[in-house]
Amino acid sequence: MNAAIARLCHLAQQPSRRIVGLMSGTSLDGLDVALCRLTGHGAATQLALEHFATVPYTDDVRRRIRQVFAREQVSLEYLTLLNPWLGRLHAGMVLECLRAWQVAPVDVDLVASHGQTVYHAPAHQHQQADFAGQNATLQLGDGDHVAQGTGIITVSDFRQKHLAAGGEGAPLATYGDYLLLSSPAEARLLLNLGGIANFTYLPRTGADARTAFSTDTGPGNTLLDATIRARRPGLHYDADGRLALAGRVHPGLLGALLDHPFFAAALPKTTGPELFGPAYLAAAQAQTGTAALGLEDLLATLVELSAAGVARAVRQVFGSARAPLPAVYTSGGGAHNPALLGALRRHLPGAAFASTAALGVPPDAKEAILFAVLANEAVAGQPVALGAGRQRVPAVTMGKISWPG
Ligand SMILES: Nc1ncnc2c1ncn2[C@@H]1O[C@H](COP(=O)(O)OP(=O)(O)OP(=O)(O)O)[C@@H](O)[C@H]1O
Ligand SMILES: CC(=O)N[C@H]1[C@@H]2OC[C@@H](O2)[C@@H](O)[C@@H]1O[C@H](C)C(=O)O
Repeated sequence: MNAAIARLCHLAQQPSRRIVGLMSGTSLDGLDVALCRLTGHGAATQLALEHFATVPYTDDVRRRIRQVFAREQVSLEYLTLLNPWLGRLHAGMVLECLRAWQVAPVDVDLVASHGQTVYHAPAHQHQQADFAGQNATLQLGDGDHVAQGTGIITVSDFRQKHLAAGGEGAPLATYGDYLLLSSPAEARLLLNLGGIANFTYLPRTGADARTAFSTDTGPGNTLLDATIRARRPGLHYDADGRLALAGRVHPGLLGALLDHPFFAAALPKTTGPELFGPAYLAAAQAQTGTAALGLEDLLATLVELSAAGVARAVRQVFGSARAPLPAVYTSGGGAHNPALLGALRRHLPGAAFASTAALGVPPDAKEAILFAVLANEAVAGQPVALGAGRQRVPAVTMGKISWPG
């Protein structure tokens, strides 16, 4: 038997596994690296987060990814070269973190590598008649290069199985959120405010727990960041929402932005900066004669858009503005933005907001942890049926396995 397969069988039978979860999201701020000890699997999974760091991307890394990121037309040669390059880059970043934490790579069982999403193409979003009705998504940073570069067995490319089984390839948070954060005491909304905003609805553990599902809600920070980058070269985001807080929402522009079929579409649904990018914003500004709107007012309007997108999706689940809401736990970079949190509180009055830190999961580490959980399930678990039979929440374990040597 191949020694790596024997090692995998051994790992699968252990009471716990030490897994490095990796996530690099649409904001391109860096690689999130979470060293997790995961005990058990399935509903019995217990997390101990040993270390977490975000290794920032340099301007050069960001520039290279942006050559292809969310672009309909790119150099195929460039894309081909970027794939192994990102795998090696991520491997180097893992080794850098392990060195800083004084952890030997041989003492890590698995790397769970999400890779870098460069294009997300759910059927509702792409315009390719040849592939009408087909969902697709592409992550770069091939797992063989991560495994070879770190010397650690690597589980990667999680989204393709989800697609193959009828999903949109996202959100995958459903599975890890359900396994780690369901509670018998309360229903929960886990709201992640990344480049794209999404939430997982977790009913109380019990009879209806399997109705848990996740959905994207629209832009989180992506349009805010793109606007800052365009208008204030050198800045990556509106730190602490200072500029947005100094502006006033433009109702006409907000209305035009919200007048997109994505916001009324049935849940669950996914999206990305391919849709919510500069062209979408420019079209709404042209339509409403707001191309010259000041930066502060534009940012205030975009913050309102993100919050309204979240609120509309929440209302699709819970009904009218007066219906009681479950406790809301926030994560992702947008959870550090007081302008966005303030807008969300206004849009969801009566909801109790807290950070996922209150549940023992640091908000910036959550997504990297979730991929460690998915790798743990790929090796030691079984498919879990969630979503109450929703077509886009397939019951599958996910990830492809690469071994060094
Ligand atoms: N102090 C802060 N003030 C305002 N915004 C902030 C702050 N800190 C982080 N952010 C926002 O959070 C973003 C990074 O968020 P995060 O790392 O969650 O995104 P991501 O994981 O790349 O996105 P996705 O979840 O869509 O893949 C930044 O680009 C910025 O917009
Ligand atoms: C295709 C893709 O990479 N989607 C990301 C992105 O970032 C947030 C949102 O859009 C979500 O759908 C997803 O990531 C999380 C981790 C998920 O799959 O649950």
